[in-house]
Amino acid sequence: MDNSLIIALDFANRNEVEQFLQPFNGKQLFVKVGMELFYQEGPEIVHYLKGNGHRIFLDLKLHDIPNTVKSAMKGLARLECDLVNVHAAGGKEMMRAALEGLDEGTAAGRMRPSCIAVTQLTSTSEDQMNKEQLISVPLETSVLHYASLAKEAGLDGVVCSAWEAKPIREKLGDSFYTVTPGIRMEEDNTGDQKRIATPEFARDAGVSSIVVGRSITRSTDPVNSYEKWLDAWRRVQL
Ligand SMILES: O=c1ccn([C@@H]2O[C@H](COP(=O)(O)O)[C@@H](O)[C@H]2O)c(=O)[nH]1
Repeated sequence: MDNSLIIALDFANRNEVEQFLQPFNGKQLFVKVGMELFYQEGPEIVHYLKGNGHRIFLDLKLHDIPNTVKSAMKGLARLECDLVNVHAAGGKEMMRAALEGLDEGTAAGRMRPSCIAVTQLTSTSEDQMNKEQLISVPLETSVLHYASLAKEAGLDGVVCSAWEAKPIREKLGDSFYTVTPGIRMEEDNTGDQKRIATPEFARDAGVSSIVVGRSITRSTDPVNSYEKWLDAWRRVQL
C-alpha cells in the first residue's frame, strides 16, 4: 500500500475501462473500482482487472447495520481485492463486523484484504460538516476521532485528505494507512473536491497513498499524464 499512486477508474462501463487501459500496454497499475463502475459491471470487472495483474482498491464505502456489512464483506473478500473500505460513521461495531466478514470470507492461506474507513469525504468542507452534519468541532478533530475509532476497531487505516494525514500519523502511528484522494496539481480543476492538496504536500505530510482520478482519466493523454503524476509523486519521495 505504501507510496502507491492509485488511479480511480471512474468509468461507466468495462468498455471505457478497456479503452483507458489499452495505451498502458499491459503495465500493471494500482486501480480503484468505485460505485459507478461496480454497480454496472459487478464482480466481473474485478476479475478482469485482477486477471490483467492490476492491484485493486474496491471503493464501495460500506455503511449499514453491522450484520449487513459483515455479510457483504464476506462476499467481497472472495473477490481477493487488495483494499476495501467502509464509512467510519457506521461506528466501531460495524467496523469490527466488517473485519469479521472479511476474515470469514478470506480463503485459507490467503491474506485478508486491508480494510480502511472513510473519515470525512474530501468533498466536505468544515462549514458543510458543521451545518449539515451538525458536528460542531473543527473538521480535523472529527477526522481524528473517526480515525481513532477505526484503529480501535482493528482497521488498517483511513481515507482522509492530505491535510489530516500528519496529525493522524502522530496520533495513531506510521503503520496506520492514510489513503488520500483530493490530490490536484496546481493547474488542475478542483471539481467537487474541497480539501485538496498537491502530491508534494501529500508526500511532506507522510500520506501512505494518493488517489488520482479525473486528472489522469480525463486527460487527453492519460499515459503521459500518469507518468507526470508518478514523477511528481516519486520526485518528492527522494
Ligand atoms: O473522501 C473521499 C473518498 C473517496 N473519494 C474517491 O476518490 C476519487 C477521487 O477522484 P478525483 O477525480 O481525483 O477527484 C473518486 O473516485 C472518489 O469517489 C474521494 O474523492 N474522496
